[in-house]
Amino acid sequence: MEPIVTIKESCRKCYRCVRSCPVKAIKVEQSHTEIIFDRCIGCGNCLSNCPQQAKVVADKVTVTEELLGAEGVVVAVLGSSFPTYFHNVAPGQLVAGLKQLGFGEVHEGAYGAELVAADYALITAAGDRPHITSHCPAIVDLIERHYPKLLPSLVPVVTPMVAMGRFLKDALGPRARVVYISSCIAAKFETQMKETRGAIDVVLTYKELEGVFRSRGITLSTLAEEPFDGVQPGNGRLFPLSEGTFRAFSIPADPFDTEIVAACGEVNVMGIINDLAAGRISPRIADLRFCYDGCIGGPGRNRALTEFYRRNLVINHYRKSVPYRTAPHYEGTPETVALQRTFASKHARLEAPTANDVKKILQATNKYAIKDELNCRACGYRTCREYAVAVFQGLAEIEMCLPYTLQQLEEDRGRLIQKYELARRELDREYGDEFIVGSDRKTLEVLGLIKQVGPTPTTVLIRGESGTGKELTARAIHRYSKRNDKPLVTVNCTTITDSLLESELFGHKRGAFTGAIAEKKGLFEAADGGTIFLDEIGDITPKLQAELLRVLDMGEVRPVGGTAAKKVDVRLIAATNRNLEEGVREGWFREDLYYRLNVFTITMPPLRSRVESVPILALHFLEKASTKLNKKIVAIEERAIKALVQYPWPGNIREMQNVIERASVLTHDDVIRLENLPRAFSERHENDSLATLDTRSSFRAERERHVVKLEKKLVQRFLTEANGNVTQAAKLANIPRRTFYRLLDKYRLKERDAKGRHLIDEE
Ligand SMILES: Nc1ncnc2c1ncn2[C@@H]1O[C@H](COP(=O)(O)OP(=O)(O)OP(=O)(O)O)[C@@H](O)[C@H]1O
Repeated sequence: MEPIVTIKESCRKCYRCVRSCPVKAIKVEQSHTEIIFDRCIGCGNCLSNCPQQAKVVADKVTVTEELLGAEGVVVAVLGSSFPTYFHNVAPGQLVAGLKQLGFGEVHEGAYGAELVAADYALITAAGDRPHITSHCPAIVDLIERHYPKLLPSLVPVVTPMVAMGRFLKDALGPRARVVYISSCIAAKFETQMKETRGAIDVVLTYKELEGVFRSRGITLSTLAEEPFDGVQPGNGRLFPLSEGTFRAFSIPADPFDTEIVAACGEVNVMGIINDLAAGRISPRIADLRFCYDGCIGGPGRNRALTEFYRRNLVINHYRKSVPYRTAPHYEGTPETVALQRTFASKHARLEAPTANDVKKILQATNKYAIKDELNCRACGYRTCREYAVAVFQGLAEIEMCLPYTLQQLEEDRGRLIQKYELARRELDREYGDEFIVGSDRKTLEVLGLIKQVGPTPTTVLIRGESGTGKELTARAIHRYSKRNDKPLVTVNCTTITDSLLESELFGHKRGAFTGAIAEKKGLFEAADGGTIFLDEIGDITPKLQAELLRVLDMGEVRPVGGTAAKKVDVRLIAATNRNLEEGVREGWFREDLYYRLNVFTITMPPLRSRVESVPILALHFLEKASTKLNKKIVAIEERAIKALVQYPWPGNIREMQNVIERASVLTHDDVIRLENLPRAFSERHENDSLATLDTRSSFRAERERHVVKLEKKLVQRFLTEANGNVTQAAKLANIPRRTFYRLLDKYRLKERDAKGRHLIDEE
């Protein structure tokens, strides 16, 4: 099993792992990101940087527990940075804890640095240069997988960890098991390498060990100290510090010596590796560690402590002498340990794209010119070109480009709104009968103008408040025109962005702007021979106003990004509810376009100024709603009609259409009643009833008038509900049948009348 696993369900594709990976070893899949282990150097960046903790170390605790439960000795080796993690307890208490877990011996890994020291000193003193240290497994992986050219420069000696493993197995026999505990993730990868396999059986992180103590209920601080086993290290304890190599390996190093280069941390290391690969530098020794701060900064470090503090903890431990119990077989110089190591190229080369491949991918994400390459790094790659290469190599996907995806979303949104608008209008038309209803003088005047201007080619400007019927009028003009066998194209100028509107109207050439992948015809061309209706024309930008003026003057359109103009024969009808004269005065509407549009103006009167038509319009919409809802509604109660007439209709006819449809949904019988209208209507009606009180008449007389009116209505209501059956109606009213007959007589109501509509309409 690979040392790092991805929990697919937790990955949210934030691309942080992609951004943090120094060698592009992360592949973006449909639902998650995946590590490409052939390219991975085990630096652990993806682990430390994943906000969802979707990348985690593979479980090695279970196998450790199994080893501890089996026969034979299991040795724990504490990496040389252990004082920086378990800093709250004495080293001897940590040893005691490990022994309680079942480890037979506990050693300090720092001794491994001393084991390899002599070979390092010897080899790096030799003439061949440069010598690149191989004590950091991430550096070894980096060179083997990505810079094979530098393989001959790697010092052919194993890491201190592997040296320690081999030393222990030499001393205790091959059946002994060695568990190495450190903050290093690359070490986990190292144990699986062919060249080093067998030396160490399991690598645990300090955190994993901490978890084992917790699960076993072991509190280190309460334990009595126990001595370490093996050999007490000296300078090896300084190995985990940056530049600690020189002290640990006894290599003299002067900070001003240009023959020696030492670097820790991804950025510094990558810079030096690139310099070495390019042959720009050739020092005698390049001492490199991939983690910042050296081995005390490994991915599994104690993040609560600063580097300075961690460094001091290591130095304090180096200065102190801790209890040791050294068995005789560890005494003397271990000469037999095999410390040589070979390296092999594991270079996993990915197919390189051609310049044309890169260009195509860049264009697919709207990058046509250098200026379009933002290099914003949102995708995780340093440059748009690097990202394009990754797309080609199957590591990245197109949607990872954030500016492109946002633009796509915005455009899709605009298109959807436009489509929705068109569909809504289609629906209106489906359930509407295109006829302009109204018997008032103003509506009749509008009808007259439509009939006059319809058959001419004249541009028409329709003005009026929202919902007064501007679009309906435009459609009527087209119907009366000689072009009525050709299309009427409707465009709402406010639903899409200005740039998109320009290309929608006039079309565009391929590559005219970012996103113009193919040539597209505009709506003016689509309306050729017919009519174009530009709704909300008062909202278009001055640039578009100028272009529109050109179309009106020259009768030709010029696609965005194109130079050649195309002749079109389109009649323009425009509509607005904005004050264009004010626009001209204030400068937001071109005067020349204003005059060009204002040739023939039809002003739609607001509904409140044509109240005579309210009842007929209400009945018209009632019929439409009945058909749409498949309900048989035959009338509107008089009280409701009165309320409709008195209402000021700020949303004009569209509002009325909605009010009637809503009431049709609410009513339970075949009549729309005042109660079915929105509250504002019934409140207005009540106020008006009070207003009709005759204050000059006596209280008694006025009360009698209203009581009589109400009584009659109630009798009518019960009779209707009982379908004209008096016995039933009396039961509903909870009064004797005889009394009900008396009331029928009083109000001159007849049994049979109860079934007729006029009974309800009667006041
Ligand atoms: N006189 C009328 N007779 C019948 N239906 C009408 C009349 N006037 C408007 N309508 C209906 O009212 C609704 C709104 O009309 P329309 O869309 O034409 O108004 P508009 O002024 O263009 O609105 P907006 O300014 O909000 O775009 C439509 O369903 C239309 O069919």
